[in-house]
Parts: sequence; structure tokens; C-alpha cells
Amino acid sequence: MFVTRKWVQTLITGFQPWNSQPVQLNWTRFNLCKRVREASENYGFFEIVYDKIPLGLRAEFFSATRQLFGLPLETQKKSINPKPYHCYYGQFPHAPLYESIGVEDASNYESLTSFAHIMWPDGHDQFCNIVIAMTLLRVQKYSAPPLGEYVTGLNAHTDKALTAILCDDQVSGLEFETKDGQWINLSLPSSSFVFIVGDPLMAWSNGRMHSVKHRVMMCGEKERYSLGAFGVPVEGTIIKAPKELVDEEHPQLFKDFDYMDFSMFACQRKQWPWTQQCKFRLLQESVAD
Ligand SMILES: O=C(O)CCC(=O)C(=O)O
Ligand SMILES: [Fe+2]
Repeated sequence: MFVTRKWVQTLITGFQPWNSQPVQLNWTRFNLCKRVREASENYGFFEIVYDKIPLGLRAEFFSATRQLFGLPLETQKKSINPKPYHCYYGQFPHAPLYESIGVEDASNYESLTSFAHIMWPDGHDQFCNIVIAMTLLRVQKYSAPPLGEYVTGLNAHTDKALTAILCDDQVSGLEFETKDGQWINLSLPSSSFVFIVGDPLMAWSNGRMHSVKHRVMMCGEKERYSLGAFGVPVEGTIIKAPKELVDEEHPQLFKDFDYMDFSMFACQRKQWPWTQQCKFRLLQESVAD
């Protein structure tokens, strides 16, 4: 499953701009785009039911993920990448249960095999074949909390990627904050994924889409693994609200900004993964003259 530029553009063209006629799409597609847009505006996340990935492959994927996190810590830390969120993260005092490993360009076999060679001296064909069939950018592990406790696995934050598509190994824990301030737990069926609107998509849509605050809370005896395919624009991408979404009634909320500058800015401030600080301020500061 890929989050392609075209796919994200479909979301954008699914908008019915305030000042023009609906985009000409066939009726089913138009309705789907409308529902995606409404969910993105009202909730900032929605469930994708996609049963084309065999459950066995999903299970194999999480077993490969367990193998990866089972490697010595020094090995996991070897995948160095200067780009934010693209390497090993973990051992944070604020989130002791949390660890993650990012793989850049994971749908590309060559970059995947070079990652596997860093992790395992002889490479790991099986790992690569499983991952390529799923596509990923980051895998997360949350250790089980102390018995009987309900503990934060990942603090509340909004995503700095354009979009995220997540699934887990059927150990629930992902929670979303609704617009009226309630936290709701999402237990995903094994054939589903969740789509999340990130801050840049919120800025790109001139504030129409809602970059929803979410967190991971852990309870019970099981550790939890999740997979996140994050939509990261190519270097040099400028996030700029389309003119159709800007008018007198809806002035441009954010200055145009370079995605990579924003991502570096968010990461350098060591906000991640605790970026619940007002995203508007973060975006505005990052693009300030
Ligand atoms: O592990 C999860 O389900 C959530 C991960 C997440 O929100 C993130 O990595 O930004
Ligand atoms: Fe997130």
C-alpha cells in the first residue's frame, strides 16, 4: 500500500472548493473522495478496510519486526540517517516503553537490502521480501507496562509527516482525541489500517483538514508492535495551500514552507514525539521570516 503523491492529490482534488464547481469525477469516486474529505476535516483520521493483504503476510511481517527489535541495541542504532524520524528512536525517559526504527524508501528493494545488511551481516532476504510486500517507513515497539498499570507508550502528538497509514499486531493502544476533547481508543480489525492527517496536510488544505492528536496507551501483559507508512514529500517540496482553498472568507493560514525545513525544525526542537505543543505556533514559527 503506497501513499503516493497522486493519492494525496486525489484527496485534495476531492475537495469541493468554495468558489468553484465540483471536480468532474465519476459518481462512486466522487462519493468516496467526499467521505474521505469529510472524515479528514471532522476527525483527522479514518479506518481503511483493506483485506487484500493476506493475514499470514501480516503475521510474518510482525514476526520479522520482532526479530528486528530483538537485535542488540547497538545494531539497531547502526541505521544512521540525518533526516528526522528515519533511524532508531528510543530509550526516552518520557516514553520508556517506546522504540521505533525507520527505513527510508522501504518500497525500493535496493535501499531495503542495504538496510538489512546493516542489521544482519549476511542480509536477510526473508525480511526484505516481507517488508517490500507491505511497504513501510517505520516500525514501532511498545514494551508491556508494569502489571495492572495503564501507562503512556507514546505521548500525545500530531504527526509531522503529511499522512500516516498505520496498523498494529492486534494489541490495541492507539487513542485519538476528538474535537470535543474526549480520548477514544481504536481497536483495529486485522484487515484494517488507520489513516491519519498530519500537520503539513492540515496546512496544505489551509486548515480544513484536521491534524488529529493521538497517543498510545499501554495496559495488559502484551508488548505491542505497529507499522507506519508515513507520507514524506520528496526533498524540496513546498507546502502551499492551493488557490482554490484561499479566498476572502478563508485567508491563507500559513506561509508557504519547505517540508524538510519544517520537519528538521520540529525534530531539532526535540519535540518529537511530544509535539502536542500548539501546532499552529510550530508551523508559523517554522515558516517565520
Ligand atoms: O504505534 C502507533 O500505533 C502510533 C504511532 C504514531 O502515532 C507515530 O509514530 O507517529
Ligand atoms: Fe503519530
